[in-house]
Amino acid sequence: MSGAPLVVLVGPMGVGKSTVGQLLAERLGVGHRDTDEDIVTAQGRTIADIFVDDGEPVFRELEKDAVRTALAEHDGVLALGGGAVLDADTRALLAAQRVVYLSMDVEEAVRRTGLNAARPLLAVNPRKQWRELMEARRHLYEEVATAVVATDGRTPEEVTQAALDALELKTVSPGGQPPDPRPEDAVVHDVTRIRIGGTAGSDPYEVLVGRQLLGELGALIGAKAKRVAVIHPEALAETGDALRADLAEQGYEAVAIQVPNAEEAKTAEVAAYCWKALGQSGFTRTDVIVGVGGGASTDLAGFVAATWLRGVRWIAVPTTVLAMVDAAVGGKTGINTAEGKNLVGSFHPPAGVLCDLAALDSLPVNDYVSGLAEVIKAGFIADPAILDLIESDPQAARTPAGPHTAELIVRSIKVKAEVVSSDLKEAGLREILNYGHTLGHAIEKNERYKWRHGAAVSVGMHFAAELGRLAGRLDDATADRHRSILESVGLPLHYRHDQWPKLVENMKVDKKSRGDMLRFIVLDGLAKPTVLEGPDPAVLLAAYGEVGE
Ligand SMILES: NC(=O)c1ccc[n+]([C@@H]2O[C@H](COP(=O)([O-])OP(=O)(O)OC[C@H]3O[C@@H](n4cnc5c(N)ncnc54)[C@H](O)[C@@H]3O)[C@@H](O)[C@H]2O)c1
Ligand SMILES: O=C(O)C(=O)C[C@@H](O)[C@H](O)[C@H](O)COP(=O)(O)O
Repeated sequence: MSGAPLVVLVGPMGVGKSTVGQLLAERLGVGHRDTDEDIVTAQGRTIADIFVDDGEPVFRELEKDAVRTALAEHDGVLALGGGAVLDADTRALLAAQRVVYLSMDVEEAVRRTGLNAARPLLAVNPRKQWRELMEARRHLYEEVATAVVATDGRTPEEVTQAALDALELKTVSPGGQPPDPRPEDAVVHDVTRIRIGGTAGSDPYEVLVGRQLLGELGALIGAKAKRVAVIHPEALAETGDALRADLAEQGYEAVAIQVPNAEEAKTAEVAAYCWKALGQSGFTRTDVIVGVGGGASTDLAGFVAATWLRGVRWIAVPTTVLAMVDAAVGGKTGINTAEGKNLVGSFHPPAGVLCDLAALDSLPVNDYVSGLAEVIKAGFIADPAILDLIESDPQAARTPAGPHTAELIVRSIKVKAEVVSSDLKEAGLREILNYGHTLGHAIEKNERYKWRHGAAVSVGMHFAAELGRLAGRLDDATADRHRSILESVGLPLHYRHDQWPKLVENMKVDKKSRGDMLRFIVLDGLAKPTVLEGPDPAVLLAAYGEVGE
């Protein structure tokens, strides 16, 4: 391709240039290009590595060349790195271009990117550095911009539409012609794509959120696979079989492996049953597992994929809120043992995740609400806008028909994506995703896994909030907000007081424990997760005093 890009996107890191760029390209029927990706491909190193190895000036030179080349070669949508506008020559190159500056306010910027230690400029004291960066760069973005589009509180689709409106660009079909008139009953389905990984030694993959996504499965499975195993729970027998039939029509040798519903699937016996089915179907290293269902099914399917032949590709098709926002995303796979929750497992990221929102229509309300616990967790640890959306209408948040369903799911996935992209194997930062889980998992074990995961995590977050308050970390208002929001959607806050000694025993095998020391994720304030190590047993008991009934 040659000629000037149709649109150039600039703006701070984390503002969503790649996601909006992809969406804009789709809407305009043109290609998408990203100069950061060009640099990484040409150099064979991550941007973080270039910063560390060669320093920022060398990176800026590489970036200037990449921008010049892309402007000359590319005629679609072009996204530039966050600091590209710092270079005067690069700004001059942009003078004749149609440039959209995607803006966000400082608090939003801190919230979205402060977590990601992999971003080279923000590795130390992200909040302070963000403020300084934003102040220093805003006028440079404005200098090159043809249009400024604010992203705060908007979905990527809304930002895309605002950019099209601002530039008065008409969407066209891929052939360059205006789209054919649509039949009146045709429905346009927006798809949000969230990229994960690629910075911590794992292959990058995408989480797609939208409707009618199963058409994407064939492309994800790819041509190298001969066989596909669809692992699904009993509750989704029809879906599992329909998928198998569809894949067989596409030419794959497809088998459906039905497993028990919920936690009963997360056992060594069920994993062994799956291994047997794979063995009997002659499943090889180029073949692919598709895990369909709630988090229990995707945890099991991912674990089977991680262990079969020491690792085969797998694709997650989550069908519960909880699996979409959490379990199917991020590569933690595993099963339970008699001693505790998720004690055997592996980090084995999927090749892709398809979150088809239509699946949620058949989900029983209690399972739907259980998933909201992990959504609320994402709100407390990183994205308070999630809490605002739920609080604006808690009853609506309890159903897939609520006005914010897609946004809540997308925002929660983005929180997880940011974290696992920089710390896949839970060397540090990833522990924040365990907020509420130390006690939550202990309750699940105590209840022999008859409690829903989200319900147990809800009680666990209430406990973590009280612990944070008693440890002098968390302000009263934020601690109280835990109770009100969890209660407002129908999640439990309390558990049996007399079970405390057993819960303490169960918590000792939590994966965050070190030796005999219990460790908890607590909040230093809203969206400020931190680790509390070895709290005084008396403080723990006092916190449980607020939770026990
Ligand atoms: N790997 C991770 O990072 C991670 C993160 C969070 C939770 N988890 C795990 O996820 C599990 C909980 O997942 P969950 O809340 O999705 O529960 P689940 O998988 O137990 O599903 C709940 C129930 O709904 C059924 N179901 C699933 N989709 C349905 C649909 N669309 N319509 C009707 N029924 C449907 C299931 O068969 C099951 O009976 C726990 O085991 C938890 O440990 C893992
Ligand atoms: O992805 C993570 O990391 C999490 O901790 C997410 C949790 O919500 C999830 O329940 C996870 O399965 C817990 O992992 P574990 O390591 O505590 O078993």
